Amino acid sequence: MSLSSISMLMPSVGIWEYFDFARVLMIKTATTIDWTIDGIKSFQSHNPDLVATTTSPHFIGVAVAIISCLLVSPIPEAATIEVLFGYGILNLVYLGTLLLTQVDTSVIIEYWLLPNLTYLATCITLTLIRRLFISPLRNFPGPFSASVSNYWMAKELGAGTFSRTVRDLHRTTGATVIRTGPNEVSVNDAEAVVKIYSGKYQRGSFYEAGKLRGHAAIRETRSNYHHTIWRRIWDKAFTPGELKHYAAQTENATSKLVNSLKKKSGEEVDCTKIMDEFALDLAAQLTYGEDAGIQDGTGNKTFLSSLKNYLSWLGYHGTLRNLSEMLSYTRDPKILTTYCSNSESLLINRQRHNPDSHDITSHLLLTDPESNRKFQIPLQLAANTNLSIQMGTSIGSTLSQTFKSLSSLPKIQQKLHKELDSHIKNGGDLSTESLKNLPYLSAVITESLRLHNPFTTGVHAAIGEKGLEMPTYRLPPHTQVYIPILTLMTSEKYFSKAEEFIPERWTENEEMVKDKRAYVPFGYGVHACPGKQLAINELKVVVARVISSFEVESVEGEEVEWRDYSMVRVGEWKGRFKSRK
Ligand code: HEM
Repeated sequence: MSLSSISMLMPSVGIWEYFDFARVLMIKTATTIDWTIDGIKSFQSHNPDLVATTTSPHFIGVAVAIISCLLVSPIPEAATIEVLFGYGILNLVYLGTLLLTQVDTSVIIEYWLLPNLTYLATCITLTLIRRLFISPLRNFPGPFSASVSNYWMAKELGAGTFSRTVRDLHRTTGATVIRTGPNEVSVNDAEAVVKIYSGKYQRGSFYEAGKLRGHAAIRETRSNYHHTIWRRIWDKAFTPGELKHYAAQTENATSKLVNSLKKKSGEEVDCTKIMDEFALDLAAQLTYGEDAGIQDGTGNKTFLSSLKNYLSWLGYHGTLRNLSEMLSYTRDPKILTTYCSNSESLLINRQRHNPDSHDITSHLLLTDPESNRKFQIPLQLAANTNLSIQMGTSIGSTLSQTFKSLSSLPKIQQKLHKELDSHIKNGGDLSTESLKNLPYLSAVITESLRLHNPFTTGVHAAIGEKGLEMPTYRLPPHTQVYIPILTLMTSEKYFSKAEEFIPERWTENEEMVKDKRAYVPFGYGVHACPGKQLAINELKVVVARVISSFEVESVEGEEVEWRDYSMVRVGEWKGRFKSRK
């Protein structure tokens, strides 16, 4: 029975009389479908070769691939899992239909396997064509492999060479914008800092991999709603009153460090190890009210290495978003669980034995009065306390590199000695409060944070719906973007003799800072570091107390090797802390 004859069965009396228009429309539609089917049949009989081609496995594969690429490519950050799920379901339905027709295995291979292979090959080809020839980012310079795949960036981050490679690319090409991924650019432009990170900007997809056991900490969350609430909770941990409390703990820890260095006065020591271990113990003390026992050997020896390994792993997987999205459905890798268990055992200890400890965690346990919300789930709290450990430990690399710089710059050491000696002579002491207004010490720390910043890669953001219009370039909507901190803060465009450690640029030689907007050691905007003042206080106390007690000498070489694995990791450097007479 043809479709038009079915439509004729529609009642032509009663209520349908009042809907004559609908009836006529249905008849017309049915007739059109009828004609179309007849047309296809007639076309098939007149063009058997063409029909054979269009129903061939390869044609089906290519056609479905083109349709799916057209559907998926306009979606910014299409979720891999959803795409794979859709692909899997369609495939299963198709395979099920083939199996139901009880055809031979050879037919199944021909009509299921071949279209799939053609489909995948076509998708890959179309994606490459889009990334290379159609993407609006195609005109920005950058490594060829970076424009076709994120693997380039992951490889650089995994090797810890990313920020230096990006800096070299900006320098050799002279370009402000470099393409470092199929949809990712690095922008070395002080003017763009305000534009990219203003208001409640969208965080980059890079942070998705930073979720610990499925839970984002404040830095990793891409939800502005959560961030606003969590940031209010975090900010309460860094009020002036709280900073005074942490100052006392920092001073105690530094006195212990100075005493232990005195015992080794003049001996060759591994400075990086000393500073890293000190920083981790202090971070644990401030976060959990108890140090991690790394310096005195009572704590877990693997803690520091597990943190470093985790951060390298994170850099690699953060870039391969699709991979990390899929990994989140599997068991947590050992590298992650080892780090988490080390940090979380301190959290558990704190909750069991010292729940009233006055530390950063005590604030993270509180409810935000405005929203009446708090870190609900233990794993959410743990993700945030783990972040506090990571961020706190970051001062280790800055300290280590600063002492390395000072060891080869005796004049700067002498100037510091002079300022500190006269400060003490005039009744000052080496407490956080008393060190606040020493201009040369402040300049040394400011310069250290420029040249030896622990976060060299840059903060990842996603450009909004309207794109970003700058005088000399335009970034299209949804581009993943970051300001490369190392490149920016060591750019001759913004700082004279940018690679040199010159604290005077922050005192009498102000002209050596050409554009202050390029100085962003603590980030910019709503996600900027809430621990900034704490970090500066820590750095000042440690540098002042160590330099006031010792002359720092390097045993060998000018340069100390460092790598950036989400956070800078400094290679071993041997030095001497010689007690001053
Ligand atoms: C030299 C030391 C430090 C430097 C250079 C530094 C730098 C930064 C930077 C650049 C960011 C922004 C990251 C981003 O947007 O992705 C940040 C965020 C953050 N920092 Fe620090 N930081 C330091 C020390 C600390 C310390 C000691 C703490 C306290 C435990 C801390 C807590 C945080 C937190 C919680 C965030 C996330 C803020 C948010 O997403 O709203 N930082 N830090």
